Amino acid sequence: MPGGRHVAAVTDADFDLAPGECLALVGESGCGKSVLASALLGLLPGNAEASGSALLDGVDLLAADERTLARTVRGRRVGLVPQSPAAHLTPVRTVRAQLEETVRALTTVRRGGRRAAAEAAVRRWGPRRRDGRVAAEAAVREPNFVPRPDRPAAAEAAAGRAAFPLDHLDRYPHELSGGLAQRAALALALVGGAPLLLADEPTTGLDRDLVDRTVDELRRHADDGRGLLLITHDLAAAERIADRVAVMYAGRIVETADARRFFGAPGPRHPYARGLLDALPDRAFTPVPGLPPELSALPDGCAFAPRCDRATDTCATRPALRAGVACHHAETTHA
Ligand SMILES: Nc1ncnc2c1ncn2[C@@H]1O[C@H](COP(=O)(O)OP(=O)(O)OP(=O)(O)O)[C@@H](O)[C@H]1O
Ligand code: NI
Repeated sequence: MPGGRHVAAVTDADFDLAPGECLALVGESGCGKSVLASALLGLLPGNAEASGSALLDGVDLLAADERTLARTVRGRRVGLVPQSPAAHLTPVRTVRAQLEETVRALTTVRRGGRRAAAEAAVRRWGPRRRDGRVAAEAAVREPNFVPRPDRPAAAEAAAGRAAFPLDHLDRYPHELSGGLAQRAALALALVGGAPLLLADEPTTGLDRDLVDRTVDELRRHADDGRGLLLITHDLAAAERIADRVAVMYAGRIVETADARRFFGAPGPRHPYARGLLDALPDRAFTPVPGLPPELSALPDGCAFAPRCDRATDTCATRPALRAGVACHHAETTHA
């Protein structure tokens, strides 16, 4: 930043995500969730510094050069539902044009690749693949398989999965509501069938039933054997589909937990995570008092201590993430 100031947007983020699994990343506004997602796609702003590694199928996303990211990672290995979809849609193209272009870009088949892709599709969906509807379905899920004339079908199938109304496909982004833009972005992210999907607030601005429908579709993406990192403020949505939860506070992951234990019994172990759940209207409806620290002036010790009713002198040293929790006074698991 100007004047040599540093913002520690994300620090020591350490987690893994298995195929078929959904990890929900939660935490209050500004804690670093979107920066973490951007880092995985090589989309950090030019002044950002990133270190460490992020391995996906043996490729280190943090070390990959721009060419590798553009040709093999974005959209192909990692799909993104961006946080502000309206800003990511191309304003001068209709949703249909953008979807079809994406299908085209992602389904350029290398020599000899089409046959292998078709065989893979048959293995997965059976020989009925020549049936139009099944082909469209296969096209969406198995990008290398899309036959040319079926690209429009693939675009429509992706729109359908994202609950985007087909009669709005010929609209321009400025003609869409926030919720429709959100669903258009989801359709674009699903179309490549990437093994890892990053969904950054994919349900903002949607009504409850659409939220459920959207996250269920995301869950299906994971159930097909892909990884899903769901960034969300919507803890009910996280509870509905996540296998595990990671709680971020002031740029750090302070707790990772099994979703069922986190939302049910015994509940979260970190005082901040307990506070997040207590703030829910259908729980205690009590907000966590105070505000998170400035990321440009983080304390040496536990960043949550100033807001924590359990804080003691030991909190002046920073707690390491051990056995899934970074707190000197965490709840024990066998409570
Ligand atoms: N280009 C940038 N320059 C300086 N600081 C930035 C930049 N981008 C993000 N930050 C800072 O990094 C921190 C993390 O931002 P990030 O967008 O990841 O938060 P978030 O958890 O996604 O929040 P929200 O839930 O509101 O989307 C914020 O304090 C933000 O101000
Ligand atoms: Ni964000």
